[in-house]
Amino acid sequence: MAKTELPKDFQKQMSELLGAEEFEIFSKALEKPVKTSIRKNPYKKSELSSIEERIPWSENGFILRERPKFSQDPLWHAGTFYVQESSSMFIDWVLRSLKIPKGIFLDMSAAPGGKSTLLSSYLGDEGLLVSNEVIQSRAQTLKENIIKWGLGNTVVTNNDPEHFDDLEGLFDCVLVDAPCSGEGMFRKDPNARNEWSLDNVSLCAARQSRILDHCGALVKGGGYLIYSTCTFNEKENEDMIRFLVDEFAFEPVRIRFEKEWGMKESEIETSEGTFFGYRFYPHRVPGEGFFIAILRRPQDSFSLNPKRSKDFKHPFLKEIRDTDSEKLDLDSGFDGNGKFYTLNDSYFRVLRNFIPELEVILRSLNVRYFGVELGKRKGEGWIPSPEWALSTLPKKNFSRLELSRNQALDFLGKKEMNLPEIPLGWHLITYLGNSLGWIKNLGNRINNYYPKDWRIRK
Ligand SMILES: C[S@@+](CC[C@H](N)C(=O)[O-])C[C@H]1O[C@@H](n2cnc3c(N)ncnc32)[C@H](O)[C@@H]1O
Repeated sequence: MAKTELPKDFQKQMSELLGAEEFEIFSKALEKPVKTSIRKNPYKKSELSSIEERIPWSENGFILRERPKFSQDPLWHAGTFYVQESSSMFIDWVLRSLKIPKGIFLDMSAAPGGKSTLLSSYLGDEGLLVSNEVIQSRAQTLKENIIKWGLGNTVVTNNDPEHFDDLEGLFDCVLVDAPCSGEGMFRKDPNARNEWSLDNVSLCAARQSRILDHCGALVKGGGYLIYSTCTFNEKENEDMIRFLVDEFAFEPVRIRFEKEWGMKESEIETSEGTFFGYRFYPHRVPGEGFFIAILRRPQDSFSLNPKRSKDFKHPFLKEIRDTDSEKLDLDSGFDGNGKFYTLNDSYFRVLRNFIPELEVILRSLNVRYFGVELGKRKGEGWIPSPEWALSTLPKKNFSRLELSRNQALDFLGKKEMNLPEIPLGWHLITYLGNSLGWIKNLGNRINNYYPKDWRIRK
């Protein structure tokens, strides 16, 4: 799509913010091509060619020389990397440089899942992430991306921020990557320019303050709130930090970073002193526009420490008793740290580190997915689910079938596959060592269990 001119009011706003001279450099940068960047899944095996440079603030982020056709790359479908704009990966640096304790995290506005997959990688086996999206169709995409990322430490929910009010004080870290006017996307998405207006900026700011109003108290004593947008105006950025500081007790957090990385620190004067934000401009960083600020809840703020109730009661989910869970876990080749629940006879496994918190979440929110769905039981064995294939959990007792790239694409497209003679039964399909899904040889035919909704279409 041809780019339209920058809206006049936007030009005025930006030249006031940057000064006339820097505004010229900024607007020239908006005409340059967008760089494609990806972030690797540290728990899977990705093989990347065409890397131009490492993104200095991200452990697993890389800028590519060109934009490949990701939909034709089985490694993308296997969740070995996520295509993510490089400025947003600064969250990786924030988490690591502040050493934010790995506990219970919330990503309030999570779809399609870029930042949730980053948080999930950071937490690994040591934390639990609630990844929430209010819009139902977007929550579905989020669920798919979380399943493909495959770490089993995430609960996907579909709730309005106000539904979280019973969970005040539960979270060690809350990320609000707010819906915004998208000024930072003017280069990447030509449509964003047409949709922009000063009225829309005000609407977005009103929506952001409503979201934040439900988020401030969700952070436990000593925990962190991370606020981010992909827009430049102060109404949706610095003013939202002032709003938070007026409404809730927070302390400022300053991030150290290398000067040559290019982001600009913004000092935010509030009723409680100076807070800090970080601004990313496309003429200063190898990425798109972004704003981020970090605040800390005072140590003595309320913290919710749920206790385990004797019986877990839920309208749809059933708990598998601890002793049975442990046996099932070890028999299936896992590490014995799993706890199981069933939904419509399908088994879900979660790590047992945060069971009381998880059960409060399962009871309070509209949960769309959690842990890893393993499938149904058949005698002592499994009818395995596609979710298990894509997870990083072991798949003991299943034969593996490594495919070539073209065969893997046929599998992902649910096409007729040309396969060697294979024994009867289930086979795990892999590509470059990464699991993609299941096939079953019935003797007279081979069934492909890759989900219909996910299949590659030409
Ligand atoms: C900037 S996007 C999130 C991008 C995502 N964090 C990522 O990195 O992939 C903002 C999200 O907020 C959601 N949203 C819209 N209205 C909302 C509301 N009232 N409360 C919470 N989230 C909302 C949008 O549907 C959208 O998915």
